[in-house]
Amino acid sequence: MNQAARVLIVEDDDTLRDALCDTIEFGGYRAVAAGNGREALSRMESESFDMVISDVQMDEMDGHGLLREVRNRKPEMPFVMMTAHGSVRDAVSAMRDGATDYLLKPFEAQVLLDMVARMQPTAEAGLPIVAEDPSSQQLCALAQRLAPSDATVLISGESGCGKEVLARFIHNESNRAEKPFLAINCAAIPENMLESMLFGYEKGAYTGAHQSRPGKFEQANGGSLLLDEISEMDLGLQAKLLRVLQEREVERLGGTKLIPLDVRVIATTNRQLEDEVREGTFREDLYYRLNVLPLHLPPLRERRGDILPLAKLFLNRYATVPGAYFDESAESALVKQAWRGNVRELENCVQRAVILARSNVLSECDIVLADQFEVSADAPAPAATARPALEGDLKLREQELILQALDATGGSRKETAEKLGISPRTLRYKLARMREQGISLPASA
Ligand SMILES: Nc1ncnc2c1ncn2[C@@H]1O[C@H](COP(=O)(O)OP(=O)(O)OP(=O)(O)O)[C@@H](O)[C@H]1O
Repeated sequence: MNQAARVLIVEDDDTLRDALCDTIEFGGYRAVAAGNGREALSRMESESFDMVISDVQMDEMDGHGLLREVRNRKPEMPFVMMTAHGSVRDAVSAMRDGATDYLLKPFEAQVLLDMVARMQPTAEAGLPIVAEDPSSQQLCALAQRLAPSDATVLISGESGCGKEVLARFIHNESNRAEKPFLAINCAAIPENMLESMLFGYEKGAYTGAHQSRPGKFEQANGGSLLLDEISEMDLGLQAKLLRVLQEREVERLGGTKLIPLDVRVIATTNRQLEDEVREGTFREDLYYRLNVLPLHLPPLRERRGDILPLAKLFLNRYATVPGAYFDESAESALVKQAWRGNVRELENCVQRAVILARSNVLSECDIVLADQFEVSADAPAPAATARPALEGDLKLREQELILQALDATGGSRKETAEKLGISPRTLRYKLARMREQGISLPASA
């Protein structure tokens, strides 16, 4: 998926704040927590977010105060106010002050995730695609040629190399451009939730389904649906997906009505699906159904002509001072890197360089890779943005343990989760994050 949307959660109740952040993270997004409006504003000064979800009543600065400040500083930022059930006045005044939407507490996890998904497209719709390397230009030309067709596209490529950007490009170049483009990350969402998110559900379909909801297929009707990291979908759900693709209609969970679909499906994978088919973890019939128009996106190190144009795009996006540019030493350092985490790693690196730089000229010493940044105790970074060394160490240790367990179980996700004493969905979530950082994982058994 494109870099997961970053959601700033502002809530003074510790337990609720943790639960909200967990839900957001399990939905495949990034959550950052703040305990009140003032803390939220200071986080917004040093980090970028795609939306804010805030409580109303908090000490220091309440939700209304925060909303006013956010509107002054970032008029376009999606802002959702969480108001207490029964206090419609708060919701109305929030909307009047420019909130994008509101959530009445208490709400189901799914309601929160739907809200985040709804807020997302405006934040990401206008992403430009950088394609300067001759191989990228050829790929874009090919993507443009196949965009008008309704056939399914399967985009393969390493994590973070821009598969979602390419998928959006295809959508934007198609006749469906004016219709919705929706994305769902099959790796980061728990299986039972993934099914209901894809196909929707009727009220009472399962405990907690208090109201009927359309699934992503229905929401994307007329447009395109991106199934990100399709190889992570379990076999049972693969069968259901195949049926929907073949029949071109969907039935909500607990429903009785078949809803006709006109959706262009684009799937992405960072694994070799042929291998997964051979190993029996991916259905052969679904593979052929998806692989009508295969596109392979090479890793960034194999299209070095894209590195500097991308770095400049990100510099424009993140620079806080006018006229920021890379000097020659920075440019040659950027081009030389291996970029195992591909474009996402490059983007993070430029974001860090902007923070580290002491002037508008960024030089080689500002180009610091993530691993150097986390372990270096005397990194000259402001405390608010540097990850504490302990947290970095723990994360590395956790990743080592996961890799060891995968090794010992021959790649079996189920056995690895059991061995580590965590749920398969937690493991899947952690693996998705590791993949995003460019860590290569053994194929699943
Ligand atoms: N050609 C490009 N032009 C502009 N931005 C790009 C390009 N390629 C990638 N990016 C940026 O790099 C980041 C990663 O891209 P994207 O999410 O599309 O990768 P991905 O291959 O789908 O990753 P994953 O496999 O982890 O889902 C995003 O922030 C995206 O905006």
